[in-house]
Amino acid sequence: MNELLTPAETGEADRLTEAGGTPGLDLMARAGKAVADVAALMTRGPDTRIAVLCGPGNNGGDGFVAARLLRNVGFDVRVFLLGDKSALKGDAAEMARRWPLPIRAATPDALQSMYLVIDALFGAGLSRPIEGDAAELVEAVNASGLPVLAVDVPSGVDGASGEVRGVAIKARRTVTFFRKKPGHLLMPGRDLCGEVTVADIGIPESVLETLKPRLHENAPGIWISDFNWPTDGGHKYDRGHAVIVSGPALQTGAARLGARGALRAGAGVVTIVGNSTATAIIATQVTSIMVRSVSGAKALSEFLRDQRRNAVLIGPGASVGPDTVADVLAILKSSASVVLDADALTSFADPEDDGDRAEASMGFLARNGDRGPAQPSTLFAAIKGRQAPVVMTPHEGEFKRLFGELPGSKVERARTAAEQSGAVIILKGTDTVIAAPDGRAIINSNAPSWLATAGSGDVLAGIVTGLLAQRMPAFEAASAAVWLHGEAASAFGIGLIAEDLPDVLPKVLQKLYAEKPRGRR
Ligand SMILES: NC(=O)C1=CN([C@@H]2O[C@H](COP(=O)(O)OP(=O)(O)OC[C@H]3O[C@@H](n4cnc5c(N)ncnc54)[C@H](OP(=O)(O)O)[C@@H]3O)[C@@H](O)[C@H]2O)[C@@H](O)CC1
Ligand SMILES: Nc1ncnc2c1ncn2[C@@H]1O[C@H](COP(=O)(O)OP(=O)(O)O)[C@@H](O)[C@H]1O
Ligand SMILES: [K+]
Repeated sequence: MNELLTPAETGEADRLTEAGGTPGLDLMARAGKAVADVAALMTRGPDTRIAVLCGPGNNGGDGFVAARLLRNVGFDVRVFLLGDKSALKGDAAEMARRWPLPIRAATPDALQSMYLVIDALFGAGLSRPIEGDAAELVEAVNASGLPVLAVDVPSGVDGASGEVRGVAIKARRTVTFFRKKPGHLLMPGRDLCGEVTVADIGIPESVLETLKPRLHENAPGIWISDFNWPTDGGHKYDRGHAVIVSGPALQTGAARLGARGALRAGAGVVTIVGNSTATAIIATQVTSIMVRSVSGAKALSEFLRDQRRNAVLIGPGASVGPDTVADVLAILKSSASVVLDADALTSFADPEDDGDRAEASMGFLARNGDRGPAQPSTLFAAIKGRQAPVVMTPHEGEFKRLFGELPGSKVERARTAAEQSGAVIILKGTDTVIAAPDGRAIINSNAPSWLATAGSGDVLAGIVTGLLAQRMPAFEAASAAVWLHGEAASAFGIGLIAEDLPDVLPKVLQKLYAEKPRGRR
């Protein structure tokens, strides 16, 4: 149930279903029924006045069906059409014909003395920005403050990207059909949809075998079978040894957060490494986490020669500059799985881009004369030249510094970046996207807004490292980490600070453990 289909793929699902013998009119009838059922839940009783705003395509057709069904059970329903009734085609024209009362022009006046609005203006067929009269109507709906139920997607939201094309309706609830679309989960679409209901309208699951969707909404079902739980008679090294590279003395907090994330995620052993002043500070702060004074690319290479040290995180609090570049390149030469976060990414940024990296890079250029290895292509070549996986965890700023302005939706940008770099990409934010070089992608939807707090990204990078240490495959480890991180933040609730995240993780893991199929414990 976690597959996500673009509007084009949904259209294909529709065509395949019709080719299998189900008439389009039946699909529309069931879609309209699903809309009417949710609308009824949003009303205060049978005399509620409902405005159904219909557009010129099949989204409008769903609106006509919902209007008729709601009227049949006693609601006071008015139907308003954008455009001319004579211009309606196919199933939508048929459903309009079955509406027994007058159809008025959809103008802002339609909203007067209404209680609920059903938005059936544009759905999967939105093909350009909404302008002119239609835009005026959308703005009037939003200004009215009336509750809105959107059919398929709020009109103006691009179902593929979640972007607003011109203007868009802000809905309280949205009913969509068969499967969600990326636009229901990607911002700002996610915000504009309100609560999303997915209705079964008779499209068979078998269409997925033809469509082979490569995009999913994050959920344990996707990765739980790759999760490595402790086994009877196991050794701590069976659960891997995560190495967290600390930055200098005044930036050690980030490494500590990462290390606790890795340990709580189940790594058997976690060691923080850094220079002697940094590690002296860290040693006073940690107990079950080990600390070793290992500093510089050469020493890191030596340290990672022991293949039990099988997952490394570098970046949180690392500082931007040539030393971090050298450390990253040394780590990438090892056989360990690697997580690159924060400064480890910015250190390879394209200096043409704005922001911190440009400044840091100017200093570097002044000292070195040329950019040397500090450029995205060097990083990507080093990643592609190794066997073990790399996960990169940029937020939008870090992403842009490495990959520039890529075209397309957040999913498309993350996929392109994964392909270009050879790494699994966790493109963070409210709607974090995880993408693999082979094209698989996941949108995460369980992160509460209070997860946006200093240092929470460091904990996430640590959780990924902890799961990689346990030899979980990289795409699954990245997806599981993002989900666990969001779930831990939700379990803690408002008031969360990054330090709290690792300590709520056991609660989340215990629930997963209890729910997993018997015999796998
Ligand atoms: N697929 C399924 O499984 C099922 C789908 N169903 C339903 O069908 C919906 C998709 O229907 P759809 O393809 O007819 O597209 P829809 O969203 O009504 O819009 C197309 C119309 O809008 C117009 N138009 C577009 N953009 C515009 C703009 N900015 N400003 C002005 N006009 C604009 C466009 O004009 P054109 O581009 O052709 O000039 C065309 O006339 C889907 O969301 C779901 O609700 C269900 O019934 C059951 C099964
Ligand atoms: N509005 C939001 N809602 C939910 N999660 C968010 C939001 N904004 C950011 N996040 C998450 O919070 C974390 C912040 O990480 P990051 O940007 O690296 O910050 P820091 O460097 O302070 O740790 C990421 O996991 C990101 O996905
Ligand atoms: K709509």
